[in-house]
Amino acid sequence: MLESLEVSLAERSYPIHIGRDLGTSLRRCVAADLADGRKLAVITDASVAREQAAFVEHAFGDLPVLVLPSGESTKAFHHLEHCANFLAEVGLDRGGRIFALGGGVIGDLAGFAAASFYRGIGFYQIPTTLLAMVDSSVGGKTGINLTAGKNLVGAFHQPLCVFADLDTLLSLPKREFNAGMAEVIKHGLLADEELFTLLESGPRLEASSEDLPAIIRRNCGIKAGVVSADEREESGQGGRALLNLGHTFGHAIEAVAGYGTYLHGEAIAIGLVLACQFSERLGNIDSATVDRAVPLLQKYDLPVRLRKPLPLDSLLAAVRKDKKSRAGSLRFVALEKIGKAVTVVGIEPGLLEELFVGVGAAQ
Ligand SMILES: NC(=O)c1ccc[n+]([C@@H]2O[C@H](COP(=O)([O-])OP(=O)(O)OC[C@H]3O[C@@H](n4cnc5c(N)ncnc54)[C@H](O)[C@@H]3O)[C@@H](O)[C@H]2O)c1
Ligand SMILES: O=C(O)C(=O)C[C@@H](O)[C@H](O)[C@H](O)COP(=O)(O)O
Ligand SMILES: [Zn+2]
Repeated sequence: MLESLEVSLAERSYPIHIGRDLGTSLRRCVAADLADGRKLAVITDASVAREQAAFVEHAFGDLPVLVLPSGESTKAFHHLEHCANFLAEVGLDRGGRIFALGGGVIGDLAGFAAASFYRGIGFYQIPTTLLAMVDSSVGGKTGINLTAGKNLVGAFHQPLCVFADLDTLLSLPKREFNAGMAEVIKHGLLADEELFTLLESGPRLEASSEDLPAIIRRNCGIKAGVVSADEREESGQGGRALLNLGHTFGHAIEAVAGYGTYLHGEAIAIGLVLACQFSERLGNIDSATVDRAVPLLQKYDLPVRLRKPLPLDSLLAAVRKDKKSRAGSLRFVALEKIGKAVTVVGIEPGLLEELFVGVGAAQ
């Protein structure tokens, strides 16, 4: 084990273990649960089951495994039903526990299955993408998408523990690794100027980079701190909503383009550009700051404008479904400077349209 840190949430506190060869630790965790008489099951996807077959065998032995299709379209009602039927068939009861093994899609879906099966059972997050290690496995947001918008149905349900095994990243496609870097850059922008500067000046990170464990740890620390202070995004100002920097725009792009067209991190990259431009229009940051964010995203081959035009009306309709809205007013996350974000209520008429058209939306 390289390192452990804690998400502090009173009786729901849990550790995040970051290391290599965590299969052995997981095996111990499985053995302890089985010795307690618990029924256990693994939920994963086809690419993870194929690429990490040896890890699955080593960590989970004979446990029942549900293998779902890979990709964003799996975060849907029919797959939630699929998970619930599987859990019932393999005989999990209220003491049962799920191992969510995969990226954010599996973490969010299996986490929601855990939140709802028998009105709530325990689950472990075993993130196997960079994005899941630095973001989705921590904090307890679980859920699925609707055609109308991302993550519109779900629950807050914290995992019992997170096991992030860096070795699993070695089989992750580069495009997926880079998508995870969008959330890393987001964390730098909203909470950690030094991280942002390190990313700018350092070599391009990859799965085997020596610096990667420290970067993952730093990101988990940022997320754990925000979540510990505002678990359910209830703070009127700031709080957990700040982790949504770029997401009001990015989620709209994902839904309108069709889930999976843009990877989540890719849509968020465009969303971050829009959030920076929005912040500039508010007078919070200057154009030189926007001009630092764009090349950092491009360093990881992330898109900074739409690949093909999307209809503006549909993007605006999707933005109106954003869960941060209150009393009919949209709430955005903006930058005050690199390393500090704030929430802003409302938007000047016409500005949203102008910003979307600026990244290639079709009027
Ligand atoms: N709950 C949260 O707080 C939170 C935070 C950020 C993102 N999310 C959600 O996470 C999702 C995106 O997660 P993601 O980017 O991890 O996508 P993902 O789960 O779809 O995984 C990306 C792809 O990589 C494959 N893969 C995963 N691990 C692999 C490995 N080790 N080797 C080879 N292939 C592997 C998967 O099969 C998939 O095809 C989105 O739905 C997003 O909304 C949730
Ligand atoms: O954990 C959070 O809070 C986040 O906002 C992290 C985001 O990166 C993530 O994409 C999350 O799923 C967005 O949640 P939502 O509440 O906007 O659906
Ligand atoms: Zn995100």
